Amino acid sequence: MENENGNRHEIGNGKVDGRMTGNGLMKIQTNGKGNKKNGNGICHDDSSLPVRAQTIDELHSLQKKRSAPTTPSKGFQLNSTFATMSEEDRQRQQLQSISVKGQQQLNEEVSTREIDGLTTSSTQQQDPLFSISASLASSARETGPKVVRGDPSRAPKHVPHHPVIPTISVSDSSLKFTHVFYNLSPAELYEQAIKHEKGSFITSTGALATLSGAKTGRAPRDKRVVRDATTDSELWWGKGSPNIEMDEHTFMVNRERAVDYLNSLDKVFVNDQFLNWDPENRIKVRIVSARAYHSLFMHNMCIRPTPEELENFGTPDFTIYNAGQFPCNRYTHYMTSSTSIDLNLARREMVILGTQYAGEMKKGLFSVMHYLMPKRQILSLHSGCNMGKNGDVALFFGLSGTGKTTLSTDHNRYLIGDDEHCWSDNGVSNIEGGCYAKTIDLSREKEPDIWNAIKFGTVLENVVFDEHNRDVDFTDKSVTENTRAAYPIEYIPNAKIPCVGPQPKNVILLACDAFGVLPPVSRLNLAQTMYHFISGYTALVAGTVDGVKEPTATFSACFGAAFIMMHPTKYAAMLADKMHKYGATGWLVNTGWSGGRYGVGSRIKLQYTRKIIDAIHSGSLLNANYKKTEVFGLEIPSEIEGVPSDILDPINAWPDKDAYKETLVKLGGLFRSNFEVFTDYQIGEDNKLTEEIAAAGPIF
Ligand SMILES: Nc1ncnc2c1ncn2[C@@H]1O[C@H](COP(=O)(O)OP(=O)(O)OP(=O)(O)O)[C@@H](O)[C@H]1O
Ligand SMILES: O=C([O-])CC(=O)C(=O)O
Ligand SMILES: [Ca+2]
Ligand SMILES: [Mn+2]
Repeated sequence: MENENGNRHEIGNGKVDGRMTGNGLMKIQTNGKGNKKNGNGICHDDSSLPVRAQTIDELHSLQKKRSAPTTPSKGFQLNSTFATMSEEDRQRQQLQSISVKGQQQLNEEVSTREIDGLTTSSTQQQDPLFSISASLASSARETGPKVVRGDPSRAPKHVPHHPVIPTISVSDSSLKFTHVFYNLSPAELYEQAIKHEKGSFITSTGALATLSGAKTGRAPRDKRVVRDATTDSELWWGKGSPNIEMDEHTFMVNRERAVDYLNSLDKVFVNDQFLNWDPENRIKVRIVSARAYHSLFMHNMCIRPTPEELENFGTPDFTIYNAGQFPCNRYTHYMTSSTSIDLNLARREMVILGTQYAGEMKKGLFSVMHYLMPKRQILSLHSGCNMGKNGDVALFFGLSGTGKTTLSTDHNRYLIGDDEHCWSDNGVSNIEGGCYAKTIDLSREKEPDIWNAIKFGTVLENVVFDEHNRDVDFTDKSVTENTRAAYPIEYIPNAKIPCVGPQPKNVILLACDAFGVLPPVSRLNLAQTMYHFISGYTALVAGTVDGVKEPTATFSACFGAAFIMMHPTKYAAMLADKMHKYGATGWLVNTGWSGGRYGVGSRIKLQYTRKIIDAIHSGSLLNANYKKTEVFGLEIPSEIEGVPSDILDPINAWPDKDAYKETLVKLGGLFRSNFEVFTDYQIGEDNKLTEEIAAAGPIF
């Protein structure tokens, strides 16, 4: 049965169904039941959407749509259609169509770098395999499995360099070899994915299309953080916090489960990479995973080491064990579904069980940065960032789908990064080495740079393509609405590499307001900027089926409550301090509705939002004529070049003025009740700023 989170709970011989099951087990409750909304109409950030299929075969059949009837059907003429044929049958037939000789050649060509003479040339410390073996060690055994580099389909020619010393106390599993694919190239990862991972295909522009399985978004309710003596006092716990606690022992139980699963495989993928382009604050990460899809995703999203950097990589600062195909054991303490994403800051490790959505790795590491960086007086931010020709830097904050990637990718400016940044006294630095763009309804005309980045090397998640010519249909939501492209940042022509920049001049807060009452742009004073930063508002439309749905307000502190580790006011105080120190201007930009709420009005044209952003960058908007709006007290300009003036004040765009006022007050109420929990906290050195921030909210 699906619970409200869309998670499936499977146990032993049956499925958990209703209150009691055949074998007398209680239905598992996920924490925060009735997740979507709580009575006050506020829902909390959760990008996880239910997958639109009942079975794995159905999911796979969604991915490909049949060619137009005119397309000649090449290959096998079958009574069953391509889409309804099981993937296994299809592959069997494909294999039969390749001659035996051709198949042998294919096997020969698979490029794996088998290690020759590694034992003689490296000391154990420098040998990444030695270090990987230690990483994969069970908590009960001193050493890990016997790891060998290379493809298990090719038998090792040499005696393994870690000689097997048989003892009767070891189990079979520790006598087994695990082959390690260490920092493979995209081409090698393509081959692995296509050969071994169902649902992997090359699209007509050369991207690798993959399926992330049952989960097509993050599962924030399944995230756990180890609460020990240190984290107990350092982190934010309790109501509203994304840190749901677990104890050290339970973490080790899950770690063992993940490590045993990975060791049971013939091969694992290991990526050694970096986070943060600021050389003084670079973090070394290792990702151990079971899928080429995951390895290529992280290859694109993290910073790629040079061969020299890899040679001297040493011990990672943080390790992820991604055993996402394997569920957690729901009899384990703290588990509320078959998915668990577990963070242990003391051990510097993360374990993933029961979800293959690759964004968990990206955002899991982001959480780690939200812990490590503030300790160094560096502010970590869920924001995009770009820089003009004159060196003016802008940050773009916003929740998922509000436009960080779309608006920071600007043909006239240098892209520093699209999603995760650090702000220090040296300026800004991107945490990542790639971008993760939403691709639903992507168009070449509106977003040419993202469109062109979808080429060889790019991972395309959960998109639907033509079964024959492999053209992607970006409008197709059959698998999910959260279709994504992950590509290295250098695929954007004007990426700024290294991805660092000077102190920001503009701080742009993005909200996709499906209520349609926030102005397309307003200039904020520092207190208002802090108020909206702490509120972290957006309103998306839940569900796309069955006609018009109510917009749902989402408040996510710091525009990323799912990733922060300490209390939001810590980050807010740092932001206020930095904006004040470097004289940055705050702006609120509504990338959502105008002229009425969702269903009545329409989404503000991207073309207009771009003009608004241009006017912010150029400085011209700073000198416009402003007036103050009712309720939110926002300063709005009377005109902007290239934007129809009648949309700038939202009341003018609404035909029904009473409906506008009613909706405005309703939204104001939602802001007010959300902010209540923050009014008791002091932000900054004295109470002055705290009072100003509290007063910067809606008044009605
Ligand atoms: N006026 C507009 N401004 C910005 N984006 C718009 C606008 N109208 C439509 N869009 C669409 O909204 C989406 C914005 O998504 P985007 O990928 O930029 O989100 P994001 O903020 O980067 O989220 P995430 O953190 O999940 O990556 C894009 O698909 C874009 O085409
Ligand atoms: O993390 C993800 O899955 C996508 C993303 O960028 C976000 O939700 O902010
Ligand atoms: Ca993005
Ligand atoms: Mn994001």
